[in-house]
Amino acid sequence: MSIITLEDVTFSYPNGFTAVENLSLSFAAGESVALVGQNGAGKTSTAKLMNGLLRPSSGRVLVKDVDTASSTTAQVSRSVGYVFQNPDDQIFHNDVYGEIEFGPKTLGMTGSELEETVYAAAEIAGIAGDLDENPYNLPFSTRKFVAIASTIAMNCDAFILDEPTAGQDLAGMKTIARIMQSLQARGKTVITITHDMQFVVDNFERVVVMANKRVIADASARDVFWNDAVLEEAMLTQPHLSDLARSLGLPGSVLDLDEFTSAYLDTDREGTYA
Ligand SMILES: Nc1ncnc2c1ncn2[C@@H]1O[C@H](COP(=O)(O)OP(=O)(O)OP(=O)(O)O)[C@@H](O)[C@H]1O
Repeated sequence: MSIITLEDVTFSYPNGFTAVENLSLSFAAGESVALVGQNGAGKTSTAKLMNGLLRPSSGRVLVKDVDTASSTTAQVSRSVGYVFQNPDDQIFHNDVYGEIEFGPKTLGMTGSELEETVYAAAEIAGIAGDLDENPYNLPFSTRKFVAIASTIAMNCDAFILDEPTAGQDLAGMKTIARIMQSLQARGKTVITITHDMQFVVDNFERVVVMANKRVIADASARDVFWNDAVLEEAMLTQPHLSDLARSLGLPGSVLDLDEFTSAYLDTDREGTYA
């Protein structure tokens, strides 16, 4: 079942600037998808179209088969949660608990159900120990997890994470990967915008590439990162191991360490590097 469908969507901002053109995409329940592309390609605009913050200038965006043009932003965002690129655009409470509680509370949740929802969301986002903190006393990277937790608490069908990897260290990256897996295991659709290509290779089967307002590829990580025309048009670089494998002339289309090692050893056995 498709949770979000974009049908030939074009969107122009009020100043007349067209940010996305003729987008057609579909995201199924339980899918985890990376959305990548150069700065200004139109990724954030696409995300905002998918959760009703923006409406298409032409074409249609369907969320669970309902046209967002005939729904309020509040209705759409109950199904599609969007975690802003900058958590400071999202956070407005002076304690983490209150921030996470706000969304489900506005949906009418109360009492122990509300409390359990807050704790569960904080647990998934790895910030259960920070519930009494003022978000602005926490580092930027942790504030991102506060924003993620407050969106998780809405129990949407789909979540869009806008550059969650920016500003994260290795531990933070692992937490994001774990959050995405946890959401997917609950049958949620997760769409993640990121500039970290190794993170993409390590975590996603499906990769949507945008360049110059359009989708130029919607394929597996291997097909994207070994397609020179796509990489060039989207100004993307190969992940480091793929790049190294290419420089060494290793066979196949290497993506990860296991593949690199086996390609290297195979080549070595043939005597190329002996
Ligand atoms: N409110 C706005 N009014 C006019 N133009 C805008 C507005 N917001 C974004 N844009 C323009 O739309 C284009 C697409 O922006 P968008 O943020 O969707 O790209 P992006 O792929 O998410 O980029 P980044 O990776 O830098 O976040 C950019 O050229 C941007 O300057």
